[in-house]
Amino acid sequence: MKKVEHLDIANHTEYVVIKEAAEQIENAYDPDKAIRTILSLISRQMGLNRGRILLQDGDTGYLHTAYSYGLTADEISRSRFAISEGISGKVMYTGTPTIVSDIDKEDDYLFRTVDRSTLPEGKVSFIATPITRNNIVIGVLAVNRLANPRRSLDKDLGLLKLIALFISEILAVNAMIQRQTQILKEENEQLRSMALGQGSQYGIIGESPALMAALNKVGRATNTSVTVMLQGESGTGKERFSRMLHLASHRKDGPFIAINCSAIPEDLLESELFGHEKGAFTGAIQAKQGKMELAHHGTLFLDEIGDMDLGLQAKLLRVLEDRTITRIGATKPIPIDIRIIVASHKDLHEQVNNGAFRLDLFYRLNVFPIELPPLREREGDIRLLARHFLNQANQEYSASAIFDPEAMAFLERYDWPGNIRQLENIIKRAVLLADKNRLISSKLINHIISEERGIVRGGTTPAAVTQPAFVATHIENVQPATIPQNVVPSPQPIAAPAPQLESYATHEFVDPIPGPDEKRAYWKVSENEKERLQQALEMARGNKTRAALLLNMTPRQFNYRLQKLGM
Ligand SMILES: Nc1ncnc2c1ncn2[C@@H]1O[C@H](COP(=O)(O)OP(=O)(O)OP(=O)(O)O)[C@@H](O)[C@H]1O
Repeated sequence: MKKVEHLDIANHTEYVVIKEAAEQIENAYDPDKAIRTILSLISRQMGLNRGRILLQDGDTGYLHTAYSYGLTADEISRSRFAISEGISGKVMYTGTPTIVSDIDKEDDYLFRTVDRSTLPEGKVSFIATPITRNNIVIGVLAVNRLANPRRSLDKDLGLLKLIALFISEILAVNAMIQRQTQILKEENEQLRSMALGQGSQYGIIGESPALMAALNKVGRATNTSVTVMLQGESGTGKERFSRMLHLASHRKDGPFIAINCSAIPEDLLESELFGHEKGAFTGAIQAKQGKMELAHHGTLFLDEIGDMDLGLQAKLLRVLEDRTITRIGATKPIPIDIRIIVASHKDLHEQVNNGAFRLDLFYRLNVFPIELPPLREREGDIRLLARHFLNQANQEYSASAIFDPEAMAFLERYDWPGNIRQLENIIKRAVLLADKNRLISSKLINHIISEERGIVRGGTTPAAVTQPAFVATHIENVQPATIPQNVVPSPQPIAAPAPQLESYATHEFVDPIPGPDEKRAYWKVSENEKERLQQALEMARGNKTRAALLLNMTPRQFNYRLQKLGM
């Protein structure tokens, strides 16, 4: 059998060296480690010492030692050659491998890198071979070989040529990784700055990674008409994001129409969405365009889609499939061009499993989901948002309130079940209730949160809380004796119910009702409530769902109040 020239693969040591060196290609992401491992292998196993890889410096054009094994820092820094200078320079220039069998007898050997005195006294050889890529010499692999009578220098050169191939491969793969990483970094940076710019341009405050991820997704959806599903807890900014998506898109000059599916009674929602013809039902005295028609060339935002009844879901599915709508009482479909954005704080998967939401509609809507992070997961954003809302409230109420440092720490530690909307409300009220020194203390915030607890999960703030009369009463009761000094209250858990509520009994009474998420929730019902409910019922001609809508309540809340007031 013909033997492979120069290379004795049958030799076990050599085989192991080649195999292990080849395996280093997969460590190309860390070329220092990969190449050092190879150079150490050939040094320890084959006696090819002080291995170095010389590469050309892009700026100076000089060869320098980029990777090495067994060289001191001084030796590395001395190891610089002009192209064609010394043996290494010549190998670089000519691309021809060179063996110097005795360095003491070679004039071109410069002893620049390794001083002669640091090498053994006997015969020392030097082997240098080019490292090439696509037939271009990109560097030089060089080693010193101390006397090794059992192997020929030619055999060592053969091995080094193979090693030079592996090193060329490692350098190429690493260059590719670097290029790709750089591209990704730049793309990321660009998306980040785009997202930051876009966000603030549309009044979206924050720069946490979780918010950036959501903004990036919005950025990707803007120039398409893809149906977007915004998912997130109540108050995370779903409506604000949907407006941003509209304003950043080519539909920005068209209408943006938002409709809250849970706020409109089922029987009204259909005609609100689809419109109706004259005489389509009792009371339809004239034809009316629905919101879908009105949103033509624009965006339709369907909030709380999870509350839409199954019959309407089927109709919505048809709109998404045919891109046409048919008014109630009409037979002719009308083509529409709208982008639909839907949002729900309910888990739609769960709704599908419960049979309350159509699976086929879910698939149609879930084409491009965007998850809006809860405030507690938006690291660093609470501070930015709190300052933003403080400025806003100060302007709105011509105030100049400031946070004491503990208040900010408190805001950052609290877990904000009502998210941004809750933070905004708390700060507004804190501005109104700030003490004489304009300071908003952590105790004041704790007090406001304690009081609001139970209302937050319902997603609405009862009128009583925002009415000036309430605020005035509140100031009297809160300032400042009821708040212990020098105690920083812990934001979790908020003590409930706040004992101070009792002192408002002259104006309101407080009734506990069990809520779905917690043991007890607290609703304040003001004295003239009965009158308000009565009036709303009259206006809605006895339809309780419609009456609830008029008062911005859910039918459940409305019924509960009727019951409590014995109506
Ligand atoms: N990133 C933000 N920067 C500043 N203000 C924000 C931001 N996100 C939301 N807001 C404000 O927070 C409040 C709640 O936002 P929005 O109504 O969009 O929430 P939502 O998720 O639609 O709530 P819900 O599910 O209860 O309808 C609004 O006043 C909105 O302007």
